[in-house]
Amino acid sequence: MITMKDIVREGNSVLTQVAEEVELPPTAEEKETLEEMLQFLKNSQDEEIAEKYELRAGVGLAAPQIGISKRMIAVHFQDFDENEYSYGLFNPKIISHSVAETFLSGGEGCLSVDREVPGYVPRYQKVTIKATDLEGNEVKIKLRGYAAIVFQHEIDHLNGVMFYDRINKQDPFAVPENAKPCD
Ligand SMILES: O=CN(O)C[C@@H](CC1CCCC1)C(=O)N1NCCC[C@H]1C(=O)Nc1ccccn1
Ligand code: NI
Repeated sequence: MITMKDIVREGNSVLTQVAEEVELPPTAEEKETLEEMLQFLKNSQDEEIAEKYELRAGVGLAAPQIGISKRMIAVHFQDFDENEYSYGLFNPKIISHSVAETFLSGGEGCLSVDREVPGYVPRYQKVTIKATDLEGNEVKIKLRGYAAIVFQHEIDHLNGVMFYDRINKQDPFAVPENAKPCD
């Protein structure tokens, strides 16, 4: 079972490397790891389990965050319109995106970053993702708003990009001209 001690913290170079594509079909071990990542998110959002194992609630997790430099992500959350997203994905790729940007008005955090980093994190408002899911199916997922933000945060981890890399250095709360908050 994945717990917080398995989560790699900033300063570890695995978080700034570009992760390797997973050769398909995935090995049993890769499938097992991705299932464990998804289970961690579910556990972290279960009050009793989270308290018992001192888990920080998370809505997404990328394999580099558990020290595995492979292109695997898991997401488990409901967006503001109560759409549910629960995926384990291999080799996720943004195949198209809006010009318009969005951001979370409260900024972002990261389970691998044990500090607050204030500022808006501009991201595409809409993205279409192509990936292979845990059952081995190729999926194409259209996302907007909060869901788009979560998936982009995770895919950034696969490219060694941390959320604070995207915060405007001169003015962390500058709003890009074609951006509006998603919440
Ligand atoms: O790469 C993946 N990560 O670093 C885990 C992050 C991913 C999200 C950050 C912004 C978009 C995706 C994460 O989930 N968090 N960031 C730090 C602490 C809070 C936590 C969070 O937002 N929790 C949450 C939110 C709503 C409902 C339940 N829990
Ligand atoms: Ni993160």
